[in-house]
Amino acid sequence: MSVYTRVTEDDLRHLLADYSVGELEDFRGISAGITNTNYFVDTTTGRWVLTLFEQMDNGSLPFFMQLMDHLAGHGVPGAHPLARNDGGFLSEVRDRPAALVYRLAGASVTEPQSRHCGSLGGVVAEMHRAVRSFGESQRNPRDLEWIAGARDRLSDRLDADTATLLDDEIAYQRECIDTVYAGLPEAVIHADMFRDNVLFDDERVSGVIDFYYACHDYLLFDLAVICNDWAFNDAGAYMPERWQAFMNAYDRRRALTDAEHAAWPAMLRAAALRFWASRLIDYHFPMDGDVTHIHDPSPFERLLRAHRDAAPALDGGIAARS
Ligand SMILES: Nc1ncnc2c1ncn2[C@@H]1O[C@H](COP(=O)(O)OP(=O)(O)O)[C@@H](O)[C@H]1O
Ligand SMILES: N[C@@H](CCOP(=O)(O)O)C(=O)O
Repeated sequence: MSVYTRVTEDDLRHLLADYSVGELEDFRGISAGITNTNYFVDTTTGRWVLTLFEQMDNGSLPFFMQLMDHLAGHGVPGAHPLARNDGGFLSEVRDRPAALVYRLAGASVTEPQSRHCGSLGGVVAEMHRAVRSFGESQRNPRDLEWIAGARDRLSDRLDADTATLLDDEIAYQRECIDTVYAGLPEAVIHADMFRDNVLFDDERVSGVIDFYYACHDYLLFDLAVICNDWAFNDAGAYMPERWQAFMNAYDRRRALTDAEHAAWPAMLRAAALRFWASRLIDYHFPMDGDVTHIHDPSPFERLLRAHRDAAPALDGGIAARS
């Protein structure tokens, strides 16, 4: 999207009275994004992003706020929430929970170069280290059980070939949990670090945004999400130099285990499956909104099929199918 909920000047003046950010100067809806309503808000003291949470389990919101605050406190560049005058991070706008976060400089890149990927690798490794001291946790809201439920919801929308692929991959991923994924390092991960969720200023990461799928899962899953989006184009062509640059920077700060290397082809498939399933749901069951932006599911179907034939190795080469 996406602006699902229209916010007025009056709404904002009322909201800003609870923060020490001066007076409202300007605001506008942000068309990018899928899940939440976002507005850029400028005040006399700074620039902010207002997010209205549209479809979230509200019980998770304090977790996201604490995570963003924790990472910012550990020097990981990212969106972090602004505290209200009463010390809390959450407000309410138009009956939705809402948060003001610092607006980061820079812009996302659609065609990342090796230098962008290297900078990102360093930041993701720092993030994976900083979460070791983060005490909160929540399960992945888009885990395999969610995917299996999505597949059931989609039953009468899918052709037989597509349904078979989904069923087969779900079954394979179930088997992996107690086999290839056993013992992989886990912690709180971002879980949605696509190119549009990372801003760059002069080829260096200025900040990571959109922590609203953050959850406890395999660190390797974060890397697989990144590899699928950053190192493959929509036609499915692999750009190994991007991934090598990422891994060179990442591995220097957190060396990957043998088990992670072995699990990599399966994890790339898991990440492709997760976003294929959620995009299919968004495509077949779109939410209402003023400006909506739906992602095409088909690149992830292609990627999943390609990974099932031959997935790239964690260090950037091409390995035979596992
Ligand atoms: N803290 C921020 N600083 C700068 N821009 C931001 C910030 N947060 C969000 N944005 C902008 O808003 C867009 C949508 O935000 P995002 O969090 O991805 O929404 P959604 O949760 O709906 O996907 C981003 O692509 C970016 O352009
Ligand atoms: N990155 C996902 C979309 C996740 O939703 P969003 O609200 O974070 O944009 C994808 O590309 O499918």
